[in-house]
Amino acid sequence: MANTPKVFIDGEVGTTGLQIRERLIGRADLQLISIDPDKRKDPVARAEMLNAADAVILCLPDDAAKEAVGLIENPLVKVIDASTAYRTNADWIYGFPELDKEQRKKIAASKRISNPGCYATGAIALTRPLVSAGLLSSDLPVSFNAVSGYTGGGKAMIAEFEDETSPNYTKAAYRIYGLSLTHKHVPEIQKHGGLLSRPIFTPAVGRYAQGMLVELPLHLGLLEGSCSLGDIHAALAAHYKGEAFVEVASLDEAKSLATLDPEGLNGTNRLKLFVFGSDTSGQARLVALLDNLGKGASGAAVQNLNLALGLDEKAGL
Ligand SMILES: NC(=O)C1=CN([C@@H]2O[C@H](COP(=O)(O)OP(=O)(O)OC[C@H]3O[C@@H](n4cnc5c(N)ncnc54)[C@H](OP(=O)(O)O)[C@@H]3O)[C@@H](O)[C@H]2O)C=CC1
Ligand SMILES: CC(=O)N[C@@H](CCC(=O)OP(=O)(O)O)C(=O)O
Repeated sequence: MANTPKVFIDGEVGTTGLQIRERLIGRADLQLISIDPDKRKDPVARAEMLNAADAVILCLPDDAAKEAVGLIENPLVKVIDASTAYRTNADWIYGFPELDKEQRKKIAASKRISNPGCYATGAIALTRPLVSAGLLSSDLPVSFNAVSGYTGGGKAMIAEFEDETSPNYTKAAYRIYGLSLTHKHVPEIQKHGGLLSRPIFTPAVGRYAQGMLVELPLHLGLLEGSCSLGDIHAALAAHYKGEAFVEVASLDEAKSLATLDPEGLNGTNRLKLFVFGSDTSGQARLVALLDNLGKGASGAAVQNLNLALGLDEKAGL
């Protein structure tokens, strides 16, 4: 234990931080170091922890994440940031190991890793392989629709849905948002999805805690060549072949389903992709299913931590 790497979670008692802690606690290949709870927002105490660790995971709002990065003076510290702050910053490596053949190696070699947004994980997972395979032209305008459980909005949104004394308490069963089409995940979806044209993103949140669906509807006639559902499926299946956490449902499985439950992968670091639709109608409905707090946040952060520290990528997951 004495020589195992030290890991500090800044924001350990937040929604994402707590779930990361659960995945790390009890592991023999690393040691968690924690801040005195009374000093968890004290920059001096945080700086001490941030510089004493081999790796830190930032589970903070964007401003506090930037502040934390500024407090790090030890050049050896590896940072995994769960916030939006650095996801399109060229000096940071995007923490989606399954992005392409090189990404896993880049994460393992990097000291600055930005953990993807939950919706972005699903959207990029569907898009990038199709752009790389030449089926989806990078300048084709596309739209993503999505629904998330309310834990996606952290402690504040959990209170909105669960705490009747909260000033923003809501009884809404389902609500759409991001109405100005400026959701914070759009830039990372565009950049890492390989898209030249800014995508439209239409998110929604439902009255359930956790789990999400991200959809990419496509007109087959707008894709390159005479593209079929089988071609789309083959490109996705080839891209993710051998991946432990990303699975592409067979066309037969997709055909057998009449509905899809956003809570289907809760508690896991898995991401499952589906190709629905019909060649006859010339329309496809691609869907990514994931846990917003699993592969969409805490699971992905642990996967990136494992890679960055040279540990078993699947440990704790
Ligand atoms: N929830 C999700 O599904 C996902 C979240 N993320 C990202 O992860 C990050 C954390 O989100 P989430 O866990 O949901 O948010 P929460 O609001 O649940 O947790 C954030 C935590 O950070 C603490 N905090 C705020 N400011 C400071 C500070 N200056 N110093 C130390 N601690 C501070 C908060 O303290 P206090 O308890 O006092 O409020 C809180 O405990 C965000 O950037 C979010 O965008 C990424 C992907 C998915
Ligand atoms: C339901 C809900 O509100 N979800 C959050 C996104 C959660 C996520 O991925 O987080 P970050 O990009 O903040 O890291 C939102 O739309 O702002």
